[in-house]
Amino acid sequence: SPDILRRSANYQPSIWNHNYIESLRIEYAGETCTRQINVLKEQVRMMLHKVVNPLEQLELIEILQRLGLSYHFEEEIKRILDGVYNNDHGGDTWKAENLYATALKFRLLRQHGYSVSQEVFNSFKDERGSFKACLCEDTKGMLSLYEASFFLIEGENILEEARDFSTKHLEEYVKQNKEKNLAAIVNHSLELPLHWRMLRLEARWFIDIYRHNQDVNPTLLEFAELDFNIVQAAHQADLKQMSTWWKSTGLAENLNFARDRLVENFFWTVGLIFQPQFGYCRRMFTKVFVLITTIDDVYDVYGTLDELELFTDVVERWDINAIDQLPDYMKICFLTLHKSVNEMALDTEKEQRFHIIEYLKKAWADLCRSYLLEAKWYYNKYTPSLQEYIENAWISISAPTILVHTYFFVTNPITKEALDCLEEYPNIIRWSSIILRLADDLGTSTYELKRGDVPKAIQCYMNETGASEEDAREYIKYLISATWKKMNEDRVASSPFSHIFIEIALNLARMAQCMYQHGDGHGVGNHETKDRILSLLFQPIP
Ligand SMILES: CC1(C)[C@@H]2CC[C@@]1(C)[C@@H](OP(=O)([O-])OP(=O)([O-])[O-])C2
Ligand SMILES: [Mg+2]
Ligand SMILES: [Mg+2]
Ligand SMILES: [Mg+2]
Ligand SMILES: [Mg+2]
Ligand SMILES: [Mg+2]
Repeated sequence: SPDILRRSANYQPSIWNHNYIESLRIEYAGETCTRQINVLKEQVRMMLHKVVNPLEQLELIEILQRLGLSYHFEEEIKRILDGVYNNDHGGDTWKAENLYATALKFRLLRQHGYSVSQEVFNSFKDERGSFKACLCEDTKGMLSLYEASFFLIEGENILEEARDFSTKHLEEYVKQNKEKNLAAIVNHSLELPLHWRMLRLEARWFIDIYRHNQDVNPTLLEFAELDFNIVQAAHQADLKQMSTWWKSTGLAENLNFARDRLVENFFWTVGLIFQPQFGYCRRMFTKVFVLITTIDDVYDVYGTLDELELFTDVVERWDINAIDQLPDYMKICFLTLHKSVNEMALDTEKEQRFHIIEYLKKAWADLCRSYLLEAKWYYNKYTPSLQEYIENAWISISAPTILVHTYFFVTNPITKEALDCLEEYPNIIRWSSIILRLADDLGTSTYELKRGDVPKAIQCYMNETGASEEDAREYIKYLISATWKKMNEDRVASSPFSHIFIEIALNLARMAQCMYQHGDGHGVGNHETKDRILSLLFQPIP
């Protein structure tokens, strides 16, 4: 109805052309590539079998991880780390090593779920209990300590000190800028620690660093470059399919107030799971992400409160016979959602004879209810306390919806135990959601508030405490850091969920910090996101 004044986010059209995507020639696929990569893979497997010195073993694992190759060698890596862990049970060899080696070992063991105490760093403290000042000359050791410190859990004050101590001295080092290359590597880590980084982006960046390494191993470099291109080719195949699907839905033109961000949404899915064999998962994720993006804009930008009440009711009922009351734009939106989600349920039905629609529609109903509450707060000009805001906003950021779908995309057999846990959203989902929400608010709230949206974490904190925006942003960053400690604890705790499910929950938090590292990388689409997408999805390594 024309008389309603509707907000507009003035989102620009997609910068990616569907025909360009459809015409993409996928080079790195087929027989020749497979043969080449298998030769290289076996050569590296031999390297893993032959290396005996514990530090060299750890350094090889570290290089493979940073080059994005470790997913080929999970067993070999586990065998080596079992050995390192069991040999050290006496704990005496920790003392002999330098800071670099101790921190590397600590980090890799913790990363892979072994329990190692923060006390191993006590041998680097002086009689007053502070880290020895002389350590700050050892930049490699400082960097290793810095990266290790991000595996801390709540209450580990030695690791807290380690993070502060190493950060201070590494920032000093960058300022002095003595050695260009190392300064660039240190600065990269200071921007975002390894533990928080989007895996594929990190691999692409490190391959270029490694190429200029003085003791580069040519086999590893060749393997890393070829494997990166083969993985990229698998992603391109997924992207082509989803671009064709997205065009067929007609949502972009029929709801042209909403973000048309198929490629950016696909980029999110690559951040969640990159391994080539998870193409189905990426393709289904893409549908979930574009539907969330569109429906989020229905609630945040375009819908009147009456319309939003109606839409929420229809999603809760999940009944296509209930849509007559909806305005046309909502009919198209709901029918697309209904069709897509029912098809996902049908896939699981066929594959596992398991009926999951109840779980999927509950995830969407929870999401829409949380959207509706925000819309009511907006229309009633209500600013909640930060706590009250987050209690709803960890749902409205859509992470629980994404992770409930994830469980069904990557799990066979589905278990009752996991389903019961899933219904009340386990901690791992909560921490990932809070990180995504807070990172999103840091990145998107400036634009959202300009066009009109519910007060976000920063504004709620400012309103509650009278803090400045700058201090509020610092506090939100502190909350992200604090939530990572909980994530670090729950990611290794026993759970009814598979390793890959936990990894995806972790990657969702990482992807959030990557996407919003330079402001709103998703909606507004800054050049960093464009450059990252070009290098990850469109440009093979020459
Ligand atoms: C993928 C997403 C994380 C999800 C859909 C698009 C997003 C980038 C974000 O969009 P945004 O409008 O910033 O969410 P919110 O602030 O309205 O909850 C919510
Ligand atoms: Mg549009
Ligand atoms: Mg929004
Ligand atoms: Mg929203
Ligand atoms: Mg936002
Ligand atoms: Mg080359």
